[in-house]
Amino acid sequence: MPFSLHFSPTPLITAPSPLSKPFFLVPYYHTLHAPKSPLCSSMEHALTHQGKQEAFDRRPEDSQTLPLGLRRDAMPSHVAVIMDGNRRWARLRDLPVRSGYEAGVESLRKIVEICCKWGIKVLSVFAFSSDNWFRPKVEVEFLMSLFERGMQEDTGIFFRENIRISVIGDLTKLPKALQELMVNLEEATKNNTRFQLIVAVSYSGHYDVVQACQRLALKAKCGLIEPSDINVSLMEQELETNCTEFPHPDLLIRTSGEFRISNFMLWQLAYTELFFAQSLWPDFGEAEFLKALLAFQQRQRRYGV
Ligand SMILES: CC(C)=CCC/C(C)=C/CC/C(C)=C/COP(=O)(O)OP(=O)(O)O
Repeated sequence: MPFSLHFSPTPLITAPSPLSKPFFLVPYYHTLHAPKSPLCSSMEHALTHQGKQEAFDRRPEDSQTLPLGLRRDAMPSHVAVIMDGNRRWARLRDLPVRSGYEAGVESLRKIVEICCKWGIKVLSVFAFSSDNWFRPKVEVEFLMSLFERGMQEDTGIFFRENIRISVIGDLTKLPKALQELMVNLEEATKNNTRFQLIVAVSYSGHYDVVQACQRLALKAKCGLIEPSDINVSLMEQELETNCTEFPHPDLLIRTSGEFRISNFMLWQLAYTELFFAQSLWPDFGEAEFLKALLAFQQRQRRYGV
């Protein structure tokens, strides 16, 4: 299929629409969920940014090409990644911690590019957990600035490559400018269909389940539902992964040789296949991603049946 460019200036001039979440039900649901402002000028600037485009340049037939052995009909729709080992990568090289995170962003860019190329529909990445707020202040501030920089630099690519960006987590804790950037980016890319990148920031599985329960409790209090109506489907409508057509990751990859889920998407991972890679995240590239996908395609998923 020819590589198509879907960038359109429309989102820049269209009046923003309110989010679908019924914010009137959740008083503390913050200004993020109020109607959005038009895209900020820095984003307009970023839309013309060409710097990282080369990474995405490819032959038109690439979307048809899969590495040997990888089956298109068994490709996971949704891959989730715990991008672990950035600081260790830096320390091993006597580099400052921030270089590890910067290298982690480059690795993420590579994996997004591969997902687009190989036809994976959704990639969720654990970029900052609720517990990461307890890291040294300077490190937290650096990560916040990295998210801002990364998203600004890649905005043009998201449009050109028809990529939808969604952000999940308690965004109310983020710096205001970053909140605005993320919300605007989500809104502006919400109709992009080729691929969805879900960035979990200030997120934990516990947070997600608790906020979903709070929303259901409020609905019950307002008389919109009965407590006995609450079931798996209603819960899933309130989880933050309601932003995607594929809320349950088919495959979870954790890098750096740790065998933990670390409070990521606890509900959504119920039937997910797990793959633990030895590589530190900045070293995780195409070869290891392929290994994870090939392993996934060997698995027999029975869902308890
Ligand atoms: C724009 C955007 C979405 C950027 C993502 C940047 C990125 C790679 C974030 C990961 C942050 C993080 C807390 C990783 C955990 O590994 P660690 O660094 O704590 O590793 P360690 O286990 O070696 O200490």
